[in-house]
Amino acid sequence: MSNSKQAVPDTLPLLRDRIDSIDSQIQMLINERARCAQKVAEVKLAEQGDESVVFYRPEREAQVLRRVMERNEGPLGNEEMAKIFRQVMSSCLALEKPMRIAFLGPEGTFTQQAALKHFGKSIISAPMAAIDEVFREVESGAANYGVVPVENSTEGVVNHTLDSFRDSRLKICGEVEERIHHHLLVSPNVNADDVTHIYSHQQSLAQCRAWLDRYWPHVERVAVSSNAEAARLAAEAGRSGRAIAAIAGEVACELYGLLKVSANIEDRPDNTTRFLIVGNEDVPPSGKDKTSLLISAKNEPGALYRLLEAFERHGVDMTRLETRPSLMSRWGYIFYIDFVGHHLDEGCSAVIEELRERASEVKVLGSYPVAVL
Ligand SMILES: O=C(O)C(=O)C[C@]1(C(=O)O)C=C[C@@H](O)C=C1
Repeated sequence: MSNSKQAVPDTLPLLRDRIDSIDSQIQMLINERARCAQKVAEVKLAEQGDESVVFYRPEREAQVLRRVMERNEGPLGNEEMAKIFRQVMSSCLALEKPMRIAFLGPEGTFTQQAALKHFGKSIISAPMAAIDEVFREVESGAANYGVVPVENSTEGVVNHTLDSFRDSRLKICGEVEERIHHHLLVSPNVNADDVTHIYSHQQSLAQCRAWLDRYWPHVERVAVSSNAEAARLAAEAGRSGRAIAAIAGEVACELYGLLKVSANIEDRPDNTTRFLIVGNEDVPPSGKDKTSLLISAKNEPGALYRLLEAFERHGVDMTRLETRPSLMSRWGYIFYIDFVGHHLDEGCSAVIEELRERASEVKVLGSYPVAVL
């Protein structure tokens, strides 16, 4: 096969012939790649042994996706191209070993959407009822990795997730950012003009309030336990001829076979949620990483200043600081700090060493690749 770009034919039959021939080459190459991944699995098993073998390599995946974006010449956009390779790698990893991914459920939540964005579609989905269940599922080995929300640009941090790290030995091995888009959905059996109720999670109803006031002022809004549940109820109502709409995301729309009456109806289009991937292993440097720390500080004047000063002196860029009350001592605090770099990088390890001298506890929650997609 040559690398040079051939002239594009200009009749429909010839264009389709060309597409058929390109498709068969792509297919052959994808299978060649998949055979390499199978061989990678054999090598890993021979080197690491049955018990401790790690198939999923977040640092390698991030490097592959970054390279795809760097060398992309279009006309497909970088992100579009990376999404295609995201799925190719997901299929290859599933050949090595299918990954069971626990996430905050039920099926169809934005957390599931984040899991699919991060791992691709070739995973075994394990929806959990609560964030601590996700942690437990991964700690026990029943799931390979877990996905939990950690902060939202309008709602702030998810305390439950931060608190779960106190007693867990799990490591953060990735992050995903997801623009939260809400859609108004109905069952295909329902005429949108007949809708009498709109179901969604309370937060989503709030995030679409201005849009609802403007376009659906007289329809009753009903808060339910999750968007995914709203979508399930809308699908169920449609089967019995009741006209109920749901506000939910893309995954719930697909999962329950609903139709979009209106897309992207959120009042603030920049509404974003950040999710963390948790697992049992440390991730080696990928070349563009972030680190999260948990620090218990002594309750004395200037304690926080002395911690932060170390970052400044070593030129390490802190990107986030959250404070939670310590459960152990009254008026003691736990700080969650994110910074740019891997804990094995020189400057970063120097900071961590100094923090250990100044704080009662420093726990490296994980170093992980900065989100690519
Ligand atoms: O390079 C590896 O270690 C692989 O297993 C191959 C591969 C890939 O398809 O490129 C698959 C899964 C890993 O998560 C990373 C990369």
